[in-house]
Amino acid sequence: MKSIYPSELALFVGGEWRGAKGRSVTAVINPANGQQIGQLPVATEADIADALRSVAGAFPAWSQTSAWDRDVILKRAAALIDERRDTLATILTLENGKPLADSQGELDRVIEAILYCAEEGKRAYGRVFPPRSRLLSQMTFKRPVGPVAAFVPWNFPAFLAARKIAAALAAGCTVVLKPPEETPAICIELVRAFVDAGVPAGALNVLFGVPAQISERLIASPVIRKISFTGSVAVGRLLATMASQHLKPVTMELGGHAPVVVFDDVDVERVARACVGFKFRNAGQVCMSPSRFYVHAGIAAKFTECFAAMAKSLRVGDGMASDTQMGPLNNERRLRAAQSFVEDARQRGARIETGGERIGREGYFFAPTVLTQVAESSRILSEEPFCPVAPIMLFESFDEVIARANSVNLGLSSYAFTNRLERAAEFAERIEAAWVGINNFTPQLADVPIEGGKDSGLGSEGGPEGLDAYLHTRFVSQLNTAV
Ligand SMILES: NC(=O)C1=CN([C@@H]2O[C@H](COP(=O)(O)OP(=O)(O)OC[C@H]3O[C@@H](n4cnc5c(N)ncnc54)[C@H](O)[C@@H]3O)[C@@H](O)[C@H]2O)C=CC1
Ligand SMILES: O=Cc1ccc(S(=O)(=O)O)cc1
Repeated sequence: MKSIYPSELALFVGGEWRGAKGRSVTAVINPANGQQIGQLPVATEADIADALRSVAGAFPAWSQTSAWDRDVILKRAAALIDERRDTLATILTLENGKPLADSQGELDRVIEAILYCAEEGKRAYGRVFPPRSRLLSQMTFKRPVGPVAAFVPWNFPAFLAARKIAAALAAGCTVVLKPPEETPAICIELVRAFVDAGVPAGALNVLFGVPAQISERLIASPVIRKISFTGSVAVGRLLATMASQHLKPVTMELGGHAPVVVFDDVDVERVARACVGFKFRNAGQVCMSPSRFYVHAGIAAKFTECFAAMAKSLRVGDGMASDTQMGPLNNERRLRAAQSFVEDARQRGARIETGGERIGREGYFFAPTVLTQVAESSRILSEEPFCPVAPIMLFESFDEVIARANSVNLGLSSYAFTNRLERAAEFAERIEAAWVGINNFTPQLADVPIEGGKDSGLGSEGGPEGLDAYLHTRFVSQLNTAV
C-alpha cells in the first residue's frame, strides 16, 4: 500500500521546491515505531542566501497588496487545508505521534487561526489626530514591519506554523519559516496550501537544516526585520540575545509549568477526570499543560486515587489506531527526559502511583505517570516536564499554595478548581501567569492574545496584538495646500 507520507521532502525558496539532490540529509522518524519515514534536505549557505534574497524581493509587492486581496488569498488557503485535512492529519500523526483525532483537532485550529488573521489584517487601522493647524492632516498608518524569520517547534507544528505565517502575511510581511526537523512534512503541506491559494513566489520560504546556522544567518541579516520563535526558554534566550544585538523586535513563546490548584469544595472525581484529559493531551508535550497538581490535603487521597486510576486506564498506542488516547513522545530526547524526571524524583523519595516507565522497546512510548510525596527539590517541580508525568502535592492554606504555585520562573498558564467565587477571584488576581483557567481548561484561541510572563515569553501571539507584532506605526503630517 502506498504511504500517505510524502516521498520527497523539500525546502521552498523563491517559489521553487529544492529537494535532497546535492544536499546532505537528515532522517525523519515515526515516533510510534522508531522507523525512518523520510529524508529531509539540509539547507546550504547558498539556500539561506537565496531565501534572504527572495523574501526581500517579494516584500514590496506583497506589502502593497491590499489587505482585502490578502484576505481572499488567506481564506483560500484555509479552504484548501480543509479540503486536504484527512491527508494532512495522517501526515501529522505519522511524524508527531499524536492520535489522529487530535491531529484533526489541530487542523480545526489551523483553519480558525488563518481565518481570524485574514479578517484582522483588514483592521490594521491608523489614527487621525486633531491637526496643529487648519490645513494640516496628521495621522498614523500601520505598515508591515518587513520580512520575518519564524521558528516553529514539533509539538503543534501545524497550529504554531499557521498562526505565525497567517499573522505575518495578513499584516503584509513576507516570511522565511524554519519548521521543526522532527515534523517537516506537515509544515511543507501547509506552505503548499498557501502557495496554491496564491501567495506569490518569494513571499513564503521554507528552510530546514542546522537550526543554529539558519537562525544565526537570518537574525544577523539586514533583510530580516522581525523574529518570532516558539520553543524552549534556553533557545529563546539565545535568539532574543542575538536579535537585541541587531535591534530587532522579537516575539517569544517559550515554556510553561502550569500549577493546578484543587480546593476542597469540588466534585473530586469530576475534576480529576478534567485534569487527566488535559494533562496527558499530546503526551504532556504542551506549553500550556497542567504540570504541578496542588490538591487540598482534605481531598488529596481521593483525588490521587481517581487521577491515578484514570491515568492508568488511558489507551496508549500508535496514533494511527482509532482507539488510541495517548500516542508516543515525539522524540528520543523527550523519552530520556521523562525517564530522568521520574528517576530524580524517585531518588528524592517520591512514590510512583502508576506508570514510571517506558512502554515497549519500539517507538518512544512512556506510560502515563503519577507521582506523590514529591520533594520540593525534585527537578520536575522547577523544570518544564513536557512529558506525561504528573506530580501531585498536598497543601493546607490559600497563601501557602499561591506562594508555591508562584515559585517557578515561568508564567504561562495556571488553573484552579473551586466552587467559591471569592477563592476563584483571589486566585486569578494573585497567580503569576498569563492564562488563568477557573474550573476549566482552554487551549489557546485565535482571537485571544497570550503573552507569557516571567521567562515564558516576550510579546503576544493571537488576537489583534498578535498581528500588531508584525506592524510598525508611521506618522504622516501633510499640508493640504500648494507650497
Ligand atoms: N513552548 C513550546 O511549545 C515548546 C517548548 N519546548 C521546550 O523545549 C524543551 C526541549 O525541547 P526541544 O525540542 O529539545 O527544544 P528546543 O528549544 O531545543 O527546540 C525547539 C525548536 O527550536 C529549534 N531550535 C533549536 N535550537 C535552535 C537554534 N539555535 N536556532 C533556531 N531554532 C532552534 C528546534 O529545531 C525546534 O524546532 C522541551 O522540554 C520544552 O520544555 C519545546 C518545544 C515547544
Ligand atoms: O506554544 C505552544 C503551544 C501553544 C498553544 C498550545 S494549545 O493551545 O494548548 O494547543 C499548544 C502549544
